[in-house]
Amino acid sequence: MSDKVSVLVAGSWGTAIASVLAENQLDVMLWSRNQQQVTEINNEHRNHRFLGDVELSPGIRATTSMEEALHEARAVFVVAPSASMREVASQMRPFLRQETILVHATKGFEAMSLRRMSTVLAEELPHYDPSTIVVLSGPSHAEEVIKQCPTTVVVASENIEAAEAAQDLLINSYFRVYTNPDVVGVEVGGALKNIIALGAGLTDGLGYGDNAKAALLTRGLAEISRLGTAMGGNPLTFAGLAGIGDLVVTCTSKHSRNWRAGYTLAQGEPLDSVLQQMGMVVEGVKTTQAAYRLSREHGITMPIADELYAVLFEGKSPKAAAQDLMGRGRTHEIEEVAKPVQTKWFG
Ligand SMILES: NC(=O)C1=CN([C@@H]2O[C@H](COP(=O)(O)OP(=O)(O)OC[C@H]3O[C@@H](n4cnc5c(N)ncnc54)[C@H](OP(=O)(O)O)[C@@H]3O)[C@@H](O)[C@H]2O)C=CC1
Ligand SMILES: O=C(CO)COP(=O)(O)O
Repeated sequence: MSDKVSVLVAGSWGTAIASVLAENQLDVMLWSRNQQQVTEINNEHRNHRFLGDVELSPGIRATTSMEEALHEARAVFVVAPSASMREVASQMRPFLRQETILVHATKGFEAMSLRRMSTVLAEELPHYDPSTIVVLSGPSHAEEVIKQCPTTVVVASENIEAAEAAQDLLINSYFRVYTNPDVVGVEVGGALKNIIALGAGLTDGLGYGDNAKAALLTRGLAEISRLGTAMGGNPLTFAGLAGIGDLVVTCTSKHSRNWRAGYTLAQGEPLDSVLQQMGMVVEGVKTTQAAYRLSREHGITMPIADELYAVLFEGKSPKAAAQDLMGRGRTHEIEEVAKPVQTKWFG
């Protein structure tokens, strides 16, 4: 079998995944729509805009040709922002074969349709068996993975062999990969933690301290678990790498784009200008809109996500949002978290 693997889009996370694969002696092709970036990666072995001066493996070759990227690839890793997933998937359609392992590492929903990313891929790639799609998630900032800092992630697929095939390609001494059959839970956990990370940035920006941050993470996880379980995820997934693991790293790391966006918003900067300054995708903003609609569709209470929606899109002040969260009617901790829901995980 060919040792060629492809990574689609050369943003920060795509480039870091390409580096893990190159470290594993695979023949890596990185696809970008940007010719200048392709030239920089091939000639200087750098992706300066996204990863600064970090030197990339010369084993990574870049191309703007989707046909070249997918030709005889053993696996393809799609790492587009959620807003571009459908467009990138449609470009893959003529060239993707069923024998190729298909993995995505995107954390978000499609804004209008509220589809999860594996559903968008399945819709755009109707000739490909959707049960073999793999999702990669977990606490993994590109800036640390590229420096080979110890990192753990999870790969989820309904088809355990597909998940194990992705695990084999990625695992090494600094990148430990677990498998999980719960595609829904892993996708929903990875997407929703970005909302709470925006909230954590706001909390830190307002100087509210560690108690408030711990409260936000804990009650945020309750909201993620409630919606994720209602959408069909396994409640235990939210106690794992794609749940609490990713929530902790995104809410506490200086690398997090979502945390930084929240922190800057707390300084009074308007949302448009915050996003412009960031220069990288901040998935949590669109995911807040998605969660607002999904929570109503599924009849789930998500007070933190609702307050964040009001701050981002209705001009509410972060301080007023925090006051309203603290002033909510009294409630019971555990009942709210563990509302019994019938799922395939527990019957
Ligand atoms: N960064 C991280 O540490 C992690 C990110 N993720 C997730 O990975 C996904 C990607 O994020 P990240 O790598 O950070 O994003 P970045 O902002 O670093 O990069 C986005 C990349 O997507 C490209 N792109 C955008 N739209 C299109 C399109 N229509 N066609 C082709 N290329 C396109 C951009 O190209 P161009 O420059 O030409 O616009 C750019 O290369 C997100 O869902 C994020 O949540 C997950 C784990 C870690
Ligand atoms: O998902 C991530 C880390 O696991 C990256 O989060 P940010 O997009 O907030 O940087």
